[in-house]
Amino acid sequence: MGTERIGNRIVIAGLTPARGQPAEPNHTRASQEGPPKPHHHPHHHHHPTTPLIPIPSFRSLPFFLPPTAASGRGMRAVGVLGLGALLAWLPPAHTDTFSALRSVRQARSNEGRLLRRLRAYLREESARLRRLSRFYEKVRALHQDPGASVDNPLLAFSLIKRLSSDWPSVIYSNEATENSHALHVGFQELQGELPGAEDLDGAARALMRLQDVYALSVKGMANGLFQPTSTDRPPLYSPGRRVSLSADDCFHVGKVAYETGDYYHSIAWLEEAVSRFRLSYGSWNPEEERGSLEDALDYLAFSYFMAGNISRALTLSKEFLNYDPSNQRVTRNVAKYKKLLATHGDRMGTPLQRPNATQLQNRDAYEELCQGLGAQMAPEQPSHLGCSYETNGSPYLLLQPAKKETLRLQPYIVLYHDFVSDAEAETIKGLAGPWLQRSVVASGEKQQKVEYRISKSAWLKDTADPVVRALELRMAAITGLDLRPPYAEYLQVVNYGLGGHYEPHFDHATSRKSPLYRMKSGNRIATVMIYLSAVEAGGSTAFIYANFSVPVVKNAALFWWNLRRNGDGDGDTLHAGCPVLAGDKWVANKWIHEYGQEFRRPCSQDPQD
Ligand SMILES: O=C(O)CCC(=O)C(=O)O
Ligand SMILES: [Fe+2]
Repeated sequence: MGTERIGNRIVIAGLTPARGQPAEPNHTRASQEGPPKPHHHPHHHHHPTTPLIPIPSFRSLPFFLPPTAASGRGMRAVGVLGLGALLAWLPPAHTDTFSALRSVRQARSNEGRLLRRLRAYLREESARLRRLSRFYEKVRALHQDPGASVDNPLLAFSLIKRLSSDWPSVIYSNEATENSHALHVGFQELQGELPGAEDLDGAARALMRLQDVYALSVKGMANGLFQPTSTDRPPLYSPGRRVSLSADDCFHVGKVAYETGDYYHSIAWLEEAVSRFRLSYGSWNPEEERGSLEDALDYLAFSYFMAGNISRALTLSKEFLNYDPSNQRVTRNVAKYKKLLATHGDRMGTPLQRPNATQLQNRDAYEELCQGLGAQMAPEQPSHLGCSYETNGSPYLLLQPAKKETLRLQPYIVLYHDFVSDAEAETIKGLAGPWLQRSVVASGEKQQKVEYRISKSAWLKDTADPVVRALELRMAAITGLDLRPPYAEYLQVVNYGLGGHYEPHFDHATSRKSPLYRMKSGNRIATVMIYLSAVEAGGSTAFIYANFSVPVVKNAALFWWNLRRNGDGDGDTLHAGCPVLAGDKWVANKWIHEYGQEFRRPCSQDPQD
């Protein structure tokens, strides 16, 4: 997708701005008129819910052991491996801002730098204007003073000097250009690190994801509230300071949906944009200027047309014409809509279905678990579940036994409270921070970015820092398993982004072809996942088939077996990281492999085990 900046307006190549040369509403090439056409996925015009690419019924497992696994020793390899390796070892550039809150924080501090540059510019420009004003006042005073006659040779001299020398230097001063040049240069220095168009799209999709998974009302969100649509439920999150979205913010979210043919979301957000633009119409507001009421009406009318609601498309197009009566295209659309209504009537009978962009199965169950509607950690606690202190026969745990809470027996899932200290969690986050890169998943032989996993991650070797080593020993002690390479993967540290999530997936490979087997130590027998942070709302770990969710418990470690004793994958472990509604969620994953555990977790032929 090519993008181009024209003035301060971003133009996306291929998308015709609403009042440019739009597409026609009846899918025929007969006319040049019609509202703007989504430039991607032309299939959506006909089959908005038909997937373009077949997606497996479960999510791929997180990919492991990338060539750039971060380690304190990493830099040493540079001399041997050359420039390619040097580049590979450099911390990644700041792309995919929306996919990790750490990057969002960096974006905020970059905006702080921009603010300081703008302040310097304003200071210089104000000083320049003050000097100009002084010159103006001085000359004006001379012109208004009846006593200041050019009969006086001194005044005559200064007049001649002013006109031949002072005025030209005032008029031809480069100062303004220099000041704005400095501002441009300051911006360009930062530009590589600033979020781009993909980030804006990712951020818009994040808001729609939160809207969907937490069943939030769009009007509420635009008003700064996180209110479920069923108003009998309390808000899921109450921010310390309530900020609302502008009409243009809502317009942008709506346009992102519109461009992918997602009229379910475009209608909700453009409706909000239109009602906000209507309120502010006429009152001058530089920010609202960019997406005008007309633009929003245009997009909204066409979204309704695409959704089969012709009468609403007609009403909105007529409203558009109140503001821009000479618009030929919309005039023709109105005629077409009238004709369609007269011949076919309105198709609005079928309510618009929410699209399932990632082809997520069990979506309702998943979303209910994320909303905390399902069971949260063992509801009617059976007596065999509960809390205990564990030493596991390990000298490591004798002095400080693990605080184990058994959450489920089948599948076996336990939570170790206070598994790490605050200081250890900070160290791990600090070590991984500079190495974070957009998380990928294994897809056949390749690894790829996917919409169903939004986070950044980095891999830490135990040699990176004594704290990593200490955690590995502690994990080995509580699990009783062998974590020495290659029996376990490096520690994967994950930071979720705006609406960051990981939709239901298995950690173990479900195909023998999985790249996971490249380690030659079998499948992932177990997972230890440490919560390195708290969150303000959302972000629970949901076990879909086991029908319960674990809220983020800072410093706790969650353990479960992915494989049955006979080596088969345990289908009941299907799990997900729910979208983070508010906060900065960090986890660390340790994936333990089958080999090396033969005597620690004996296998079994019994299919029931
Ligand atoms: O973040 C979570 O709660 C789950 C993460 C997860 O399942 C994974 O990274 O494999
Ligand atoms: Fe997982």
